Amino acid sequence: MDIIESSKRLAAYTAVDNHVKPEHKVIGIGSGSTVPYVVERIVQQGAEANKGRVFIPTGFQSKELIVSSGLGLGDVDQYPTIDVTLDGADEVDSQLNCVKGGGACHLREKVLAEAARTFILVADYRKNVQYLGTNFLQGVPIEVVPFAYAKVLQNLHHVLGSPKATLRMAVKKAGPVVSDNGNFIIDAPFDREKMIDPFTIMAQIKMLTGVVEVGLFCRMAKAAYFGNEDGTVTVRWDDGKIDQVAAPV
Ligand SMILES: O=C[C@H](O)[C@H](O)[C@H](O)COP(=O)(O)O
Repeated sequence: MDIIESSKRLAAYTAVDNHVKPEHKVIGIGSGSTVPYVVERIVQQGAEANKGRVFIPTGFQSKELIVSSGLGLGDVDQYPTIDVTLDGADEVDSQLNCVKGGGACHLREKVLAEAARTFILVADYRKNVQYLGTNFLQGVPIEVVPFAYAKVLQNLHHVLGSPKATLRMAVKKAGPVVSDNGNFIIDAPFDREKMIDPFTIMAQIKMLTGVVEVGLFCRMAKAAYFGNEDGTVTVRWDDGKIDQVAAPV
């Protein structure tokens, strides 16, 4: 396993060990390449621990993951209160604001983050930054209703200061990426000045009619777990505390 994969696994295993407890019965499962390690660790808790638990997915990928792991599946309309949601991130800043939506799942992800009593991020060391937009340069993912995409792009280019905002195009399919909700995705890069204050730019984007959700999650997480190259895990908490912990056994 390469160093990035093992860092993702370290972060995921440590976060599950600390936040998925026997009393937690409704658990949100995010999307991306780090989350499979979350599910792997939850499965390792054993059949008895997982009996009676319900897992809520943030999209097609996590739904398949839950089902193929033999875990109980539910949805957020049945369970609007979730004990704990664990999810990946494209980048997390020093205030625990993060960019999400690299996989176009951020609408459902934000609903599950908001529904959760505790929202936990898991990522490898590359995502641990002081300011958003440091390593993840493709921009802020924005889900838009299809008929409004050109208008929203125009707003982003000329009003909100993202001249390079583009419609995300599919690979191995002609045309745009279509989200699990049937919408399009715009990626809008902003300069450092704007990304220093992600809440303001998030609110401005959200106000554009046609925008369904913005992939900026501002101060929603209780903690972010980053697996490091040296086998340790850095945990950043919402109160500013930072722990450096050894890898789980
Ligand atoms: O839409 C996708 C999600 O926000 C993912 O959680 C995010 O892109 C991070 O994914 P990964 O764990 O693959 O870096």
